[in-house]
Amino acid sequence: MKTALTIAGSDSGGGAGIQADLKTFSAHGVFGMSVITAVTAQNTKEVRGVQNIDVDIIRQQIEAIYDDLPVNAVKIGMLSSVEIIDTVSSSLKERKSQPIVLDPVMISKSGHSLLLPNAVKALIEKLVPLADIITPNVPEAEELTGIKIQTEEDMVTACKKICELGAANVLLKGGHLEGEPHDLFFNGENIHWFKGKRVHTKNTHGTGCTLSSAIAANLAKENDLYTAVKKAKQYISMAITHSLDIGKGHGPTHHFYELYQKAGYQQ
Ligand SMILES: Nc1ncnc2c1ncn2[C@@H]1O[C@H](COP(=O)(O)OP(=O)(O)OP(=O)(O)O)[C@@H](O)[C@H]1O
Ligand SMILES: Cc1ncc(CO)c(N)n1
Repeated sequence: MKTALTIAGSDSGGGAGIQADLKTFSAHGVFGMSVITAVTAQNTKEVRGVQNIDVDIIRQQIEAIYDDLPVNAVKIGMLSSVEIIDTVSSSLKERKSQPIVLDPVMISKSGHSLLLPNAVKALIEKLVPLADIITPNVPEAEELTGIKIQTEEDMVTACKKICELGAANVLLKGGHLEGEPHDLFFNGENIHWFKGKRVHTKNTHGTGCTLSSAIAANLAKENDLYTAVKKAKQYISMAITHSLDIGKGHGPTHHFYELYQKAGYQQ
């Protein structure tokens, strides 16, 4: 069985973060492992509190996994401070052989900051060069590049700038723009639009986490990057189509394996 590791924050509400990642791995038939970087007190409406995990125990979690278990792909999510970014970057650098998907989590759907403002520079310098692909949403790409993104042309300009920052590949998610949710993939040379159809729902908590962990799961299963992204886009479209109307805020995406099999999702 293939394996994937998520290095991310815990969402007590179960819709985003580590919880969404592990559910996504399972739905893909991939064995999931986790390094928890922060615990959030969170539900579908709000983030009430954040406790960062001590960097020593973050390093120990990474070492405990790599000293014993195979890791076929890594997904990185919420890393909120410069110290945590440094720790994850240096630990992974010693071990890197498998593909890394970097979701540069900055703000929750409910509007809570999940990355300290002074940590953006560390993220660019220490994590972007390690990653095989980075998956910002529109506000995150604006923060990384300083470019205001309002149109698909702006998305192309921002993607090119993110590659200039050292990213090998970029998937810029268009979900935050008006109209259909088209995502832009740029490999440093060519652009490709992964087109979506907007599902009119408020239940989109954890969509970014789900998409990036679906890419990691598909990479773990030895798909090439383009195919992994294509399948992940198919997966997130389905996970949003069947998202759950639970909680009073943004409900979570849906991850049940049987549902995807019925819908014909090709793993
Ligand atoms: N309403 C929608 N219908 C269909 N696809 C959507 C919708 N909203 C977002 N998407 C798609 O879902 C994926 C995740 O994009 P999104 O921009 O929502 O991520 P995000 O903002 O990082 O999510 P979060 O921070 O809540 O985890 C992208 O492929 C995007 O195009
Ligand atoms: C722990 C965590 N990671 C990521 C997100 C992004 O939505 C979130 N809301 N919570």
